Amino acid sequence: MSGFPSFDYRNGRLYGESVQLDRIAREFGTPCYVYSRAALVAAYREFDAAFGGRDHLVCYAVKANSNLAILNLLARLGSGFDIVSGGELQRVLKAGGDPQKVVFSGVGKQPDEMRAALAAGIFCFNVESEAELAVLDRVAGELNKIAPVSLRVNPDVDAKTHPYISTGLKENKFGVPFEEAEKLYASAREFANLRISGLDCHIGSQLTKLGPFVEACGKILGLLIRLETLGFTIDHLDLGGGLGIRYLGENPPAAKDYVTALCAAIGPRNQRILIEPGRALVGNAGVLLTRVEYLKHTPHRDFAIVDAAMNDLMRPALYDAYHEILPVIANGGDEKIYQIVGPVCETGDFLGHDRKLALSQGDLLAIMSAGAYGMSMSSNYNTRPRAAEVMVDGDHVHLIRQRESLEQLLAGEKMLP
Ligand SMILES: Cc1ncc(COP(=O)(O)O)c(C=O)c1O
Ligand SMILES: N[C@@H](CCCC[NH3+])C(=O)O
Repeated sequence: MSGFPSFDYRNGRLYGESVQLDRIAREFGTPCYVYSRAALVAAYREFDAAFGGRDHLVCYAVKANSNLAILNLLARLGSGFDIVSGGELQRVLKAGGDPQKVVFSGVGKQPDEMRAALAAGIFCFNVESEAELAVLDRVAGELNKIAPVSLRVNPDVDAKTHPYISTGLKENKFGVPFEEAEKLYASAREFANLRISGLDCHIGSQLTKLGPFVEACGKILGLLIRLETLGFTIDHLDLGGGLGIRYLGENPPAAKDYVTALCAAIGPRNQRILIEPGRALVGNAGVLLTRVEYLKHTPHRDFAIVDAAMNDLMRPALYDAYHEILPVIANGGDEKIYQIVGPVCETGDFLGHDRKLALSQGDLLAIMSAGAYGMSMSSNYNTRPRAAEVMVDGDHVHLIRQRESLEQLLAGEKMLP
């Protein structure tokens, strides 16, 4: 298991921080995302240090949590960034990220997004199809630039994760087919405005075993050797992200063991190694605070209706994902098996099923391991304003995103004249 626990259950505080979550809920209201600076820094350092003297770049996968304060914190630690849109590029630049440490992934990059990335001077485009090579070449030519490219190959490795977040199987939309990689590198070489720079793969998310990573690295290494034999110069290997965290009973490898295993599988090569962790950097650095609005007892079930919902944290509804739910302030209700549900009008709007808790109205709960793919996947469904986000830093609590107002939410919509 990773060396950075998410939460000190006994004291109602976040990892390494001294501010009570109860105080945060009173000051900023609920629902509210709370992150720990200490946990974020510890997680980044664990990945970074694990490389020892080996040339490497940790490119945080922005999609996991794109709050500017988090990006800025990571940029200050020296992190690079894995982006998947022009919007994420803007965020990284605004947060002070170094464009020379940015890789751009994604199957559907648009010409405008390519232009912005070329203008910023990013490190590499992780190209995912032959058609994308042609568009990138054209856009780069128009700007009189040479685009650095890696091909993201799909190694057809079973990541043994939820099917919605497996990306390295041949039936997935991601990457170019492994057996076509050499042919596509040869096509890439023919484009005047592209420069082959690296080789990339990413097999999926929330992987809790090393086996699939090592298998993918073996395939990538074999391909690298064949490409070098064919005369291609590959400066870096991007091995993607995907290291899982503990939500329930999982026992994922520590960042250090994961990095050590990747490096061992690649062996002593000259290429710089890139990784793109998202969840493992921020997942256990954040919780979602929510208050019990109502308890509702029916002959069949006991419901705790809380003020957070699937629009705030959609992982349970989307993947049937488990997040631990712990009382922060409990006022001593009877213990029951509760369905923890939100106010949204969907039966799928649940945050946890069958949780044994002693609850009463007004209790404060923390939904654990919510730092990754929580706020970044939130929506305004049911016209619910997005939650606030705060970062705890020792004795201080910084509001890093205000709770959205209804005015902000409705701005931009227009009625017909
Ligand atoms: C290309 C790419 N890189 C990195 C990541 C980050 O994954 P994770 O948050 O599982 O580390 C993802 C998401 O799966 C991704 O699609
Ligand atoms: N959104 C997913 C992870 C997707 C990874 C992105 N490729 C989750 O919450 O688990």
